[in-house]
Amino acid sequence: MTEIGLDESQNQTVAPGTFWRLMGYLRPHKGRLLVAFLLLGLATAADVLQPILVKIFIDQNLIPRHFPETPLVELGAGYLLLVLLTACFNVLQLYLFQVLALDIIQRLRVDLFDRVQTLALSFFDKTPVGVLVSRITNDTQSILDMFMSVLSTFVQNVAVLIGVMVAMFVLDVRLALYCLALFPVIFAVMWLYQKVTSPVFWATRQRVALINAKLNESLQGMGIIQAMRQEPRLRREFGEINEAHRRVRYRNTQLNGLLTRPLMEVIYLLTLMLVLGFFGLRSFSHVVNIGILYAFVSYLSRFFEPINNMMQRLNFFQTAMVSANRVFQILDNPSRRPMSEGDRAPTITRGEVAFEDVSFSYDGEKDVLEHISFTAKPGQTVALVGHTGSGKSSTINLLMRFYPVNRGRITIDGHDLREFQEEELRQKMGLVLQDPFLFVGDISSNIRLGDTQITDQEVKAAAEFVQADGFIQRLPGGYNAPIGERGATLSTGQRQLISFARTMAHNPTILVLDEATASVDTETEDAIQDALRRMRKGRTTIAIAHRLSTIQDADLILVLHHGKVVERGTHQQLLAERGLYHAMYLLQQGGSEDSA
Ligand SMILES: Nc1ncnc2c1ncn2[C@@H]1O[C@H](COP(=O)(O)OP(=O)(O)OP(=O)(O)O)[C@@H](O)[C@H]1O
Repeated sequence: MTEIGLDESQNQTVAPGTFWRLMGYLRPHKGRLLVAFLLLGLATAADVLQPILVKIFIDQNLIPRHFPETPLVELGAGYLLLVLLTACFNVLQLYLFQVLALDIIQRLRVDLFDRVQTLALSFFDKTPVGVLVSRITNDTQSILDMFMSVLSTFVQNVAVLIGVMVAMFVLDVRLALYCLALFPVIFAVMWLYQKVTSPVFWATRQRVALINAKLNESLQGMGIIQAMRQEPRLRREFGEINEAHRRVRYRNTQLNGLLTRPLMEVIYLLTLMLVLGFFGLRSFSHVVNIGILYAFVSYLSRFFEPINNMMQRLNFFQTAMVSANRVFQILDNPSRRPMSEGDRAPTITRGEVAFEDVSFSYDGEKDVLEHISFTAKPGQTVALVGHTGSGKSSTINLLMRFYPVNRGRITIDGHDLREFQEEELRQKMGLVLQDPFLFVGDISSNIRLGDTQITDQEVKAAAEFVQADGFIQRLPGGYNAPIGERGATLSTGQRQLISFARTMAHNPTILVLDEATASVDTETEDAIQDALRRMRKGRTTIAIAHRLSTIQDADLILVLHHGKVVERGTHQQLLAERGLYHAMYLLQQGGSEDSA
C-alpha cells in the first residue's frame, strides 16, 4: 500500500543479507567486540571447568573414612575462584555488549532521523506519521534488543555448548558421541517450536499495532470525540481490540509453557536416563568412575540451559530482522527532497519571481497545474485565488521547491529555482502557512527558530512590527512564556502573529503567504491584516487569498480553475470582466452587485 508498508505487522519479509548488513554496524567497534568475546570465552571456560574440579575431588580424594584436608581446601578454593571468575567475566562481557548495542542503536536512530529529514515530501504524502514514528522508535528498539540480549545470548550459549561438548569428549569420547546424536532431536524441537509459536507471536504484534493505532486515533481526535460523544463507541472498540490481544497472549503463554521448558525437560530426562543407563550397564564389566558420572550429569544440565535460552529468543531474533529490514528500506529509499543542481549557487537580491509555462503532477498521471506563467516584479504582490482544489497550494509548493517542477521552469532573479542552494532559498523566502506550526519551547525561541544571530532586540522588533508585542508582554513570562505542543495554549490569532514575527525576524526578500481561513474576532483579524500589509510592503509577495477583500491592492491576481489560470488582472480589471472572479467576489460579499 505504501512504500514501506502500512500494515506493518503483516509485513514480515526480510531481504537477503539483512543480518550481515546489521552486523556491519559492529565493524567500527571491532576492538571492544573482541574484548567482549574474549571475556565471554573466559567466562565460559571458567564455567565449564567447575565440574572437572568436582570430578577430580571425587575420583582422587573421596575415600571412605578419610578426610583429605589439603586437597579439599585447594579444590574448594579453586572451585570458588572459578565461580567468582565466571561471575566477574560475565558481568564485564554483558556490560560491554550492552554498551556496544546502545552505541550502535544511537547511531542507527540518528542516521534514520537524518534520512527521514531529507526524504521528499511526496514520501510523507504516502506514509502515515505513525508508521514512521514506529520505525524510529519500535523497530530500532527491537534491533537494540537483538544486539543486547539475543546476540550475546546466542554467542554465549553457543560458546557454552561448545565448551560442554569439548569437556564431554575429554571425559568420555563414546558417551559424548551418544550425546551428539541428540543434536538432530534438539534442532527438530527448535524448528517445531518456531513453527508453532511464530504465527501466534506475529498475531500478538499485530494486535499491539492495532492497539497503538486505536490509541493514536483516540488521543489525536479527543476534541471531536468528546464533542460528538464518540467515547462509548471508542471505548467499546478499544475493549474489543484489547480482548483480542489478551486471547492471543494467552495462547502465546500456553504454547510457551508447554513447549519450552517441559519439552526440553523431557529430552533432558531421557538423556539423563541414557547416561545413567550407560554407566549402569558398564558397571557390570568395568569399574564405574563416579567423578566422570558426576561431571557428565552436571554437563547435561548445563547443556540444556543454553538451548532453552536460545529457543526463547528465536522470535525476538526474527522480529529484529523484520525491523532491520524496514529500517534499511527507509535508509535506502531513493526519494529525496529537491536539492540544488549545478554549482553556480546564485543569490536572491531583487526578488523577481517568474513562472514560465509550469505544469505539474504529483503522481505523474494527472496534471494539477497546467501551463502556469506569470511574473512578480520586485516588491509586487501576486495573489492566487480559486476554488478549493484549483491548485493554489500546489503553485506555492513548487515555488518553495517542496516538489520538483515537472515541466516548464520557475526563476528567481532570472536564475532557475533548481540552481539555488537550500540555505539561500530558505533564508530569503519567508513562508507563512494557514496553520502556523509552533514548536515546544517559548515565544522567543519560536520567533528565533534556532538562529542565534537574531538578538533579543531583533526578536522584539519583529514582534512589534507585526503588533504582537502587546499580547506577548501580557503573557506570564513575556517572551519567555512557555509554549506547549503545537502552541495549544495560545489562540489562533496569537499563533498567527507569532508566526508572522518569526518570518519578519528572518527578513526575507520574498514572502509566500497562505492566508489564514480560520475565523478570528474582528479586532484580531484587523491586527492580522494590518501586519500582513506591513510585511508585504517592499517585498515580493506571492499570496494565496481565500478572502478576496484582503488582496484588492494586489498588483496581479491570478484566478485558478482546475490547475489553469483562467483569468488574470487587477481587482478592478477582473471585476469588469464579470467572470469567475466577479462571481466569487459577489458570493463573498453576500450576492449584492452594488457592493462590487
Ligand atoms: N500531496 C499531494 N499529493 C497528491 N495530490 C495532491 C497533493 N496535494 C494536492 N493534491 C491534489 O492537487 C490538486 C490541487 O490541490 P491544491 O492543494 O493545490 O489546491 P488548492 O487550490 O490549494 O485548494 P485549497 O484551497 O482547498 O487549499 C487537488 O486535486 C488535490 O487533490
